[in-house]
Formats: sequence, C-alpha cells, structure tokens
Amino acid sequence: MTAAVHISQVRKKYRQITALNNVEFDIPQGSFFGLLGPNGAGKSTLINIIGGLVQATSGTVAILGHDVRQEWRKARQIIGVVPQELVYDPFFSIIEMLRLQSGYFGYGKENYAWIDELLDILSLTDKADTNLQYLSGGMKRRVLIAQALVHKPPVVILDEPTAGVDVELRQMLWAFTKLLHQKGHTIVLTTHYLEEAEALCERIAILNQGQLIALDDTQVLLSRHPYKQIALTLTTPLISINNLPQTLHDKVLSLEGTELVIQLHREHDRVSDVLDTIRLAGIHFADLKTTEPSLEDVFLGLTGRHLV
Ligand SMILES: Nc1ncnc2c1ncn2[C@@H]1O[C@H](COP(=O)(O)OP(=O)(O)OP(=O)(O)O)[C@@H](O)[C@H]1O
Repeated sequence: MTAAVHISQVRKKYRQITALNNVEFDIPQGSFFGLLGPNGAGKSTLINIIGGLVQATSGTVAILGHDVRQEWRKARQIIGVVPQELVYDPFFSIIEMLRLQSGYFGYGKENYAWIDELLDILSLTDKADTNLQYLSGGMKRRVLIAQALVHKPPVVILDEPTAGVDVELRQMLWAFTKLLHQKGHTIVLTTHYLEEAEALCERIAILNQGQLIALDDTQVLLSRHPYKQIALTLTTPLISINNLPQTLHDKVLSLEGTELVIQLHREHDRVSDVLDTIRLAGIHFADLKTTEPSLEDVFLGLTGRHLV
C-alpha cells in the first residue's frame, strides 16, 4: 500500500545548521503516528516540508504518492496541517474564515454542512460569528484545527496541538483526534508529552539533532527498553542502602524511609530472585508495585537527554 507520507533522504540546511540530515521513513496509511524529539530536533522543519511550506535542501516527500514539489496542488488537497501558531486576519469571524479557506480548495456551499459539523465537534458553534481577534488562546487552537480540516484531508498533521492547553481542552483534542483516526484519517502528531504519544500513537519516530534515531511500533519501542522498576513499601524504614544485601546496591534507584525503588534488567534479573534476596536479609514489605518503562525512559536511553 502507498505510504500516507513517504520521506526519502531529506536534508535541510539553514546556513551552518543542518536541521535534518538524510531523514528517511514512511508513515503508513491509516496509522496514528507520533513524531517525537527534544527542542531543535527538526520536527517542525520536517512537518513544514511535508506540508509544502518549507523546501528541503535535498530529498523528496510524497503524500499518498504525490510529490510535495512536483505535484504540490494535489499534495495540498490531501493534507491538513495544524500549525503551532494561528496566522489570521482579525477582521474575519470564525465562520467567514473557514468558508474562505474552504473556497481556496475549490469548495462552495456544498461544504458548509461539513464546516458546521466541525464547529459542532470542536464546540465552536456559539462563537461562529465572533471575530478571531476576540477568541481565547484555547479557542484559537480549536479554530486552527477546524481550518486544517475544512477540505477533509485524508492525512492530518498536528504540530504540538496540546502545548500549553488546559487539561479539559487536552482531553477534548485527544478525543477528537481519536475520532478522526477511527474515521480512517492518518494522524501525525508531534508532541513533547510522552504520555500523550504513549496513549495515542501506534507507531513512533524519534528525531534527535536532525537525525532519525528510532522508528518502531510504540509497544516494540517500550519493550526494547531493558529495564523495569519495582517499588516496595517496607514495613520498617531503612536508614541506608547498606542495610540491603550487597548484590542489590547497584540496582537501587531510590530509598526514602520505607519507600524503596529497584531497577531490574528485563533479561538478567528475575523479580522473584530479588524479592527472595530481600526476604532472606530479614527485610519485609507491605506493598509492591512494578512499573513498565515509559517513552521518557526510552528517549533517555537513546539520547541521554530528557525531553523538556
Ligand atoms: N528559519 C530558520 N532559520 C534558521 N534556522 C532554523 C530555522 N528554522 C529552524 N531552524 C533551526 O533548525 C533546527 C531545527 O528546528 P525545528 O524548529 O525544526 O526543531 P523542533 O524539533 O521543531 O523544535 P521545537 O520542539 O523547539 O519546536 C534548530 O537548530 C533551529 O534553530
């Protein structure tokens, strides 16, 4: 099947800075895809190249088989990019702006019902006639999404849609993107929030300093991280890790009173062996919790950096 987005040997140089260095991967049709990376990794540059807003120095990008440069008209018809910032004419109302935008794509009144539906799903109906300049930040963000979807593009790209939004709007955006995905749209999401990528995305690409450093199904990426943690609540506090058997010292992540967190290697350590060692040392615990690695752990393992 043709990829929703095919990225081949893409390089982008801004004078001395290499923002993207031979990046190459496919985003499968119908997938919910996450693009992750720390500040300056090249995510926005790549998204802007995919959306036809920035030209790659070399390499090619195709949307559903249509080259973003050679066939830019067709490529723009089938992609919707939700940017981070809203660029708008303050004198238009939401509905005017959306109908205008729809007109750019060659649609007329037959598309008004879809625009009304978008306003409804995004809870913007009662603001439809309000000028854009009077909207709150959260509403502007919802307008950005509506704007990117007026032409019902099969491929939807959202650049950090939940950055700086409140919990309520974040939940709404999650529900909305899931709905679009269920309807068959390919969704590409860039985010700094690992729990967001973990919760929504089936497949993930990680960029770091302009290079692709990981590309896999989310579950595979998570399972590849070699460590998991067990947190024990001890019945009596321990003063120092020296009270624990020597063999556990290099596995202790933290010890605070009765709370002991141990990191285990998935292949080399067995939970039952570690618990036996603790019991044999006369240390008892009242509670035990195991935690699987998060994408934050995976990212840290791959890059040595935390996501900020
Ligand atoms: N127009 C530009 N001119 C010069 N350098 C640029 C330009 N746009 C981006 N860069 C540089 O390219 C690199 C990649 O930036 P980009 O914005 O793509 O990263 P990002 O992963 O989207 O970061 P963030 O998460 O902070 O948005 C950075 O070093 C940035 O400074």
